[in-house]
Amino acid sequence: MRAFIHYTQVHIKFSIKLSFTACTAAVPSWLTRITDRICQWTGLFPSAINHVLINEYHPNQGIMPHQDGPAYYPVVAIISLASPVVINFTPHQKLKEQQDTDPQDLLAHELPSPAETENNGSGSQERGATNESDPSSSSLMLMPCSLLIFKDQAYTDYLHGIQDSELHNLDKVENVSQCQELKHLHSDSILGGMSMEEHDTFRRSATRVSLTCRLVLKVHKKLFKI
Ligand SMILES: O=C(O)CCC(=O)C(=O)O
Ligand SMILES: [Fe+2]
Repeated sequence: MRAFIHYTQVHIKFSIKLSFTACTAAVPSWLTRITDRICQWTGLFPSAINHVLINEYHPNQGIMPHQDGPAYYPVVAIISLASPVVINFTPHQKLKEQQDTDPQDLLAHELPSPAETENNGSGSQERGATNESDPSSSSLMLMPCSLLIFKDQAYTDYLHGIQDSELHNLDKVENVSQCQELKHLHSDSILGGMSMEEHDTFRRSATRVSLTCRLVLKVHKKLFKI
C-alpha cells in the first residue's frame, strides 16, 4: 500500500476515516510557503491551498484511475519528487459513451454524481475500469521537481491514474521530448536501447514522492478537534 501523509488546514468530512489512522496535521509552514507561491504564481486558486496529500510510491506502486471529486476546487497542483512517473488521463466513461453516440454534444449531459463512486480514503473517487488504449486518453511524464497543474475538463471529464507497474509505456506521453533528463538515466531505464525516442518503455527504479495540493471547498469546522 502507498504510504501517505495528510496535511489539512481544515477538518473535512471525508478525512475523518484517515484522521485517526494516518498522519493528519495542519499544513506546516515550510509547506504553506510552497503552496502560497503556487497560488500566487498561477492565480488559479480563489483562496489559499488548504489541503496537501503526500504520497510515496515504490516503483511498482501507482494510484488507480479516479477523479478528485466535488469536495475540492477543480484545480489540482501536483509536485513530483524523486523518480519520474507516467500519469495517465483517460476519459470518464460517461464522456466516452457520449463521444461514441453524439460527438457534437459532449458537455450537454451530466457526469455521474459522486454518490455513484467510492471514496478511496483521500477524498478521491475511485473508478475501476478505464481503457488506456482509448484514442482520447493521453499521458504525461512527471519529472522530479516538476509541477503538474490540471483543471477544467481534465478535472471533470477525465480520470487520472498511475499504473501499478515498474514499466511505464511512453507511447502516449505528450511531453516525452521535453524530458531531457530521461536520456541521462541509466540505460536500463529505457528498455531496448539508448535513445528514448526509439523506445517506448520506461522502467521506474526509485521511490517517488508527490505532494498533491488542493483547496477544500466545504469546511466542517466543528466535526472534531486535532
Ligand atoms: O501522486 C500523484 O501524482 C497523484 C495523486 C492523486 O491523484 C491524488 O492524490 O488524488
Ligand atoms: Fe487524484
